[in-house]
Amino acid sequence: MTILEKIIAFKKTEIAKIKAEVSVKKLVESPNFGRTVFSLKKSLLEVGSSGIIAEFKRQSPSKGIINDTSTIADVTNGFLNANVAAQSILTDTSFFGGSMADLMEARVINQQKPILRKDFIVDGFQIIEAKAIGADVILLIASCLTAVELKNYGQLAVDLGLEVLYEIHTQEDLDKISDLDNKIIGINNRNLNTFEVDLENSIRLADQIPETCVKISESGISDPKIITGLKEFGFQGFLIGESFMKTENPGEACQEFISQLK
Ligand SMILES: O=P(O)(O)OC[C@@H](O)[C@@H](O)c1c[nH]c2ccccc12
Repeated sequence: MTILEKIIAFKKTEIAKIKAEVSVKKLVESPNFGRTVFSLKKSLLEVGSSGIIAEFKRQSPSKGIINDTSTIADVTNGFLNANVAAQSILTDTSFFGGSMADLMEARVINQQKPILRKDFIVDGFQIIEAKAIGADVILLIASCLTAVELKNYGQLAVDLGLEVLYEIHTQEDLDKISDLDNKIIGINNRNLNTFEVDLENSIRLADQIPETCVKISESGISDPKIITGLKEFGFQGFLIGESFMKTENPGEACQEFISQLK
């Protein structure tokens, strides 16, 4: 079993348990269900947008502990002060040390920029949950889902007023997404099975994505110069976690990074 298969299998069991305890009705009654969501697309395309989606990431299967001292409140305030285009928050507990409570806490502070729920979505229930905890955007990882699931979960998110970031790593992943036009596509530079990072991956696949899409490059970005290069290939969004989180003050590191962007 690859690590990704392990994560997916674990998720499915976990969700079955949660579904037995929490009703959809209860989720729909949450105050966040009525809020107006912030558009990631809009935030990335705004004139003067930094394009940076900064991620709160305590740990990962590939790196182990990245940061176990910074608080969600400090980091959220820091990222907002740095003028990020959006925040990404890992809500997976077992592999990434995050939680839904982290996202809810960030939402209370962040009343201005979109929040991406970063998790492995394998069930529609998690999309309703995302709305209930105050997320604006969900992640659908193409390699974890079938073409039909991608379509159905994408539709469910849109019906709930959420945006979708479709994550791909290969051409095969991209081919699974129907009606590509106007979608938000993230190219992950990290292979989720081997954890190998290759920034060229974004560049290789960029051409295959229609102009009408918003293109995001994800993972392994550690230098503002990389952003300049990726912009040449039409990228408008850049997802960065570790590079900020591994420092003592992720908000400050993010601010320093953004101040160096041209
Ligand atoms: O920490 P990095 O290398 O800057 O990467 C951030 C983000 O792209 C990465 O955490 C990520 C991309 N896709 C994912 C899917 C699940 C969990 C995590 C991820």
